[in-house]
Amino acid sequence: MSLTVKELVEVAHRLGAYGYFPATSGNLSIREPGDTLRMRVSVSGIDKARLSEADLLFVDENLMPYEKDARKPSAEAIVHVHLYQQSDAMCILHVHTLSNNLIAQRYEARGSVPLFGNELLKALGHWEDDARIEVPMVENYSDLNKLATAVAAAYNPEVPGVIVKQHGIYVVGRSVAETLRHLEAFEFLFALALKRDVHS
Ligand SMILES: CSCCC(=O)C(=O)COP(=O)(O)O
Ligand SMILES: [Zn+2]
Repeated sequence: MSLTVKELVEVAHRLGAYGYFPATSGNLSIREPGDTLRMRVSVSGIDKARLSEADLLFVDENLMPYEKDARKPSAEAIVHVHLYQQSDAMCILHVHTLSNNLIAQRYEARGSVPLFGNELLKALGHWEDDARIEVPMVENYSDLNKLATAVAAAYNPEVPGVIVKQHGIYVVGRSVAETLRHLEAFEFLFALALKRDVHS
């Protein structure tokens, strides 16, 4: 097993232990190095908390398998393709959590989620004093091509994630470890903002 694939499998187990993959939701991928867009993406419909290396299918940008497998790649693999085309990401993690759903609801009218006033903004690449970012949000289109286009269009290179309302978040990074750091920071900051709102 390559180091990166092993890392991705370990991350899946860690996120599963956090309860971030309820009811078989969520998906994960890594991009293969090189100019051609090829990725390893999770099989659709399985419990990602129990992901194994064999559950990471080899697909190209047209979602065609380049290693034979009868199983289907994630229904949302097209979102991964569009995000890879729009960014310098090498890994994408998608999770449905209580915090990312509640914060999306809280800021639905605003159309983005403001994050500010906490040290963990540094884990998202924002080291400036008084750092403040807006996490973009898109509608939860059932047409997955439309969803993929909307997520890629909303992506801001300064903010490594895009929220899908009533659904979850896509998080990107240039390595598995960086993507995990981004995801953990987002989820911490969402939980903090929700509690801060309740008590303010
Ligand atoms: C049962 S969750 C609904 C589909 C979804 O949003 C998701 O993240 C999982 O889809 P996949 O095809 O990757 O299993
Ligand atoms: Zn999903």
